[in-house]
Amino acid sequence: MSGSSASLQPPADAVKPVRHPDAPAPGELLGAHYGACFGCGSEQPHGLHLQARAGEGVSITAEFTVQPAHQGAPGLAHGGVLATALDETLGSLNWLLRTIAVTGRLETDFVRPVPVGATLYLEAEVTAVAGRKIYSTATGRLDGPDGPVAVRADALFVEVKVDHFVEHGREAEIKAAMSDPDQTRRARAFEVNP
Ligand SMILES: CCCCCCCCCC(=O)SCCNC(=O)CCNC(=O)[C@H](O)C(C)(C)COP(=O)(O)OP(=O)(O)OC[C@H]1O[C@@H](n2cnc3c(N)ncnc32)[C@H](O)[C@@H]1OP(=O)(O)O
Repeated sequence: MSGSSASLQPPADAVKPVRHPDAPAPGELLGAHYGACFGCGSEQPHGLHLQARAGEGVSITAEFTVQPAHQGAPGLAHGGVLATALDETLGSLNWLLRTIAVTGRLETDFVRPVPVGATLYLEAEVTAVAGRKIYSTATGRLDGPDGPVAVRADALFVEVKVDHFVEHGREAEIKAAMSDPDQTRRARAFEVNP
């Protein structure tokens, strides 16, 4: 069964997403937006270490290999971890728009069990934008980019200002991220679409 809820259907005045002129070229690895991110950061020993690449238009591909630390049932990935992989891939799309946005809603279909050791091949695209609302969709496949669908998701991201993180985040982590020597990571966290 699938079909997302009404709040994930773009309104009539929604427009097509526009890839930012400075978006990374198709095929380029995005790298982590934050070293301590559970989805993509290299500093999280049990994180997903998800690797995302820019695609054509406003699309992303990503890979995530399920580790023993990601189990729910014996030998199988935890559903929340799979949702994280989808969320992280969808969140990466915003870098192609050069918009800072956070997940407002994420609806996930779990179609097939995903074993430990399996690599999930994810693809995601922005389908529409309406004001601050960014509509997107993602799938995760097994056995290769054209393999059977194991998970899929529809999402609504909401554009926020950098103040969102300053107001709600912890000061120490905010300061560390703001002084990250990696200019691209700093920009991904704190630059808005001009
Ligand atoms: C910097 C790089 C970051 C990359 C991160 C990648 C990691 C993956 C992404 C994440 O996991 S982000 C972390 C998880 N998400 C959050 O912590 C967000 C927590 N929620 C909030 O902070 C606020 O609820 C939110 C910013 C999403 C919205 O609050 P606002 O006060 O800014 O907006 P508002 O409530 O006025 O809603 C704006 C529009 O979005 C709609 N909306 C908001 N939340 C919604 C929702 N949950 N479902 C449906 N629609 C929603 C809302 O109806 C409205 O539509 P209209 O403009 O048509 O009236």
